[in-house]
Amino acid sequence: MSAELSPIDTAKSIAAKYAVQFVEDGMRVGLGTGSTSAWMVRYLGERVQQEGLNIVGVPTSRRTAVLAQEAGLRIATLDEAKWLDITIDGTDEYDAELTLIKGGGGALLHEKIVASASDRMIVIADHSKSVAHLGAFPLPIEVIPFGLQTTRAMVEAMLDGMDVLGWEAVLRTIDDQPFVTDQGNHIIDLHLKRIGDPRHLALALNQVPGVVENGLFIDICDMVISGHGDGRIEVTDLSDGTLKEVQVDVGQDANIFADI
Ligand SMILES: O=C[C@H](O)[C@H](O)[C@H](O)COP(=O)(O)O
Repeated sequence: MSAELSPIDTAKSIAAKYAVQFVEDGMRVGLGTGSTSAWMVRYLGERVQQEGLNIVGVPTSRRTAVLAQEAGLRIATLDEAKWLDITIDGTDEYDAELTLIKGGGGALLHEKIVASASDRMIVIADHSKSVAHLGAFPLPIEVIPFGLQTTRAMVEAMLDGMDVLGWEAVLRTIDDQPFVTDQGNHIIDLHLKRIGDPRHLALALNQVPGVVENGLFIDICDMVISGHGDGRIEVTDLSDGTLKEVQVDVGQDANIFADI
């Protein structure tokens, strides 16, 4: 049974559909996590089945591993694949320099390792993720369970001296229990409102003992493919050192997966 997609799902799905065109036969592909990446995994599975593409996918989370197997993709660990040709992943925010905030789904650590081990990272998003200044979306940091509250207090104290508008650090919970990442750690969401200097902040956060990684992706993303609910796509490409934007109308035929 096929259903009409909402504008936001149309935006996500057309960005994902456009992105999988960049995957070529023989590639090792990093598979992102989240609702937009889920579309990408499905479209990649469709290409594998229809075109007989020989690719291997490296999932960034257990959730994505399950989706990839359901889509008929061959998967491997990062250590088995060693280095990747391309990673396609979603984002929570991106700015004009293609700096990202990621980790809304708690997968930021594996996502950052996988994207950093890739020749190219393509981000797929609906256009609402585009921001002039990062920070409206709470910045996730992954912290180890030991000394959790002490780590949180140290992070808040450090944020007090940073170029941000707020510095509340909130432990992420699910069903009143701390959220647990695939790595067995927890997530603290930093409500900063506006991040003035992402590079400085990212370095400072990773120096706090107990912090494993932060959700700022700096100089990692090469291209953002951003979908609109009316079927338009904008591509911002940094791979040749310049920003360029193109408009591609791929229509709204993405609802072939609406019944999945
Ligand atoms: O941890 C989750 C990831 O960073 C996601 O890629 C991010 O939260 C975007 O997710 P969605 O595509 O569902 O908006």
